[in-house]
Amino acid sequence: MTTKPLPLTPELHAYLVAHGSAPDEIVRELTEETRAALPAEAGMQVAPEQAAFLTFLTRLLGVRQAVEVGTFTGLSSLAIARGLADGGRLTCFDISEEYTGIARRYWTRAGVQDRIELRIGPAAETLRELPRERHLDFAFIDADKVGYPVYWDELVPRMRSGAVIAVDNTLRGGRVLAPQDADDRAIAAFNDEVLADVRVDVVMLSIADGVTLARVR
Ligand SMILES: C[S@@+](CC[C@H](N)C(=O)[O-])C[C@H]1O[C@@H](n2cnc3c(N)ncnc32)[C@H](O)[C@@H]1O
Repeated sequence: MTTKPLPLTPELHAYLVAHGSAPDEIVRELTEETRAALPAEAGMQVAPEQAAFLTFLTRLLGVRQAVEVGTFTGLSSLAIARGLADGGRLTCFDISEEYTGIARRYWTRAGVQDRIELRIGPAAETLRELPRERHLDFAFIDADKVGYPVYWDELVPRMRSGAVIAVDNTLRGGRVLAPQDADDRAIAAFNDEVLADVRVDVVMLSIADGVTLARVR
């Protein structure tokens, strides 16, 4: 049994990325446009290999009802929408018309716009408008970090048994070990809360900036 962690050097990361399915032209152009139009914010976008993982996971789970909290220019939502089962739907939550204006264009280009509904507003409020029954198969949380506990509390009771919640940035560049700002502290506390939540089984993956997968019991 190997218990020694593998250091992910830049070379090994490049190898890993090169040996997964390559991003298509739409993903490449969305990434390039985001970097050009929003250089200061582009780092918020999920990594291309993470997008591929989201499509893989969504397809594997046969997701029909999905939610995303934190859409930005649309890479993760595009990835989730591409993995949905026939007739599947994704509801996206964000506060920015500007960022999601770019997302809408790429959804249309990829032909997934009919599967996606976008709701603009603070997600702590807009998530409450979702039906209160257990109807969701998949959720992806990637908005403001201090809001994660609220989004978690709104989503868990709405997930079907066996559904999965994926949460982004749960390693915070390694700073969960020694938090340096309010966002780091919020994620460190959130990770502890998730671990103690008896409604879910949890694994943390070291993809990109850390992705937690929680399977709802
Ligand atoms: C890290 S980015 C999301 C990146 C996206 N998942 C992607 O792959 O491109 C965070 C997003 O959360 C949104 N956001 C921030 N605070 C929010 C809030 N209170 N409610 C809803 N969305 C919020 C921001 O507008 C931003 O688009």
